[in-house]
Amino acid sequence: MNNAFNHNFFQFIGITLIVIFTNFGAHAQETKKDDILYQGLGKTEGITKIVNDFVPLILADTRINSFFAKMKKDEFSALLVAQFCELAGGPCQYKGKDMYEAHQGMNISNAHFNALAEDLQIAMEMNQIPSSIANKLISKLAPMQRPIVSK
Ligand code: HEM
Repeated sequence: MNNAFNHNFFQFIGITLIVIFTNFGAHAQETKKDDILYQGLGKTEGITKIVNDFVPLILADTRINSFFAKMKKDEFSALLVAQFCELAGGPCQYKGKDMYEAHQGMNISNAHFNALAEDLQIAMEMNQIPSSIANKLISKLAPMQRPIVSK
């Protein structure tokens, strides 16, 4: 009786520990996996360089630059850095407007959206970001197309 109790008890503890450690493992892996994009972009420093190339590309792009006539370059750049850093799994917090609110009433089309995404891709190429990493950031931005595009 006592032996049976001990056996069951230790079996229970054993299984509980396996469950706990398996979860820890999965979680650690998840965190590491998410962080790969942040690392691949060169952390906050690398993301800042990309944004510093991206914004002038937007301003030179006649397909979309009219939207940005009144833009405050430094504030916009800082918001983009925080947003990309957070999306990439980095230790940042984006505190700007949500994407619907930020672009409401601007009449942005899919063509405009694709033009901006193309400029970001060029900025990443300029910073020697491997295409596998670049594509991951672009795919994180893809769900924003719906709240941003209104035309
Ligand atoms: C994935 C695509 C995009 C992302 C991640 C993005 C991100 C942002 C962010 C973070 C802001 C700042 C929000 C705030 O002020 O709190 C912003 C503002 C803005 N976005 Fe976008 N945007 C995208 C697409 C576009 C497109 C396609 C256009 C137009 C062609 C556009 C035009 C603007 C303009 C004009 C502002 C206001 C800038 C200012 O006055 O400071 N955005 N966007």
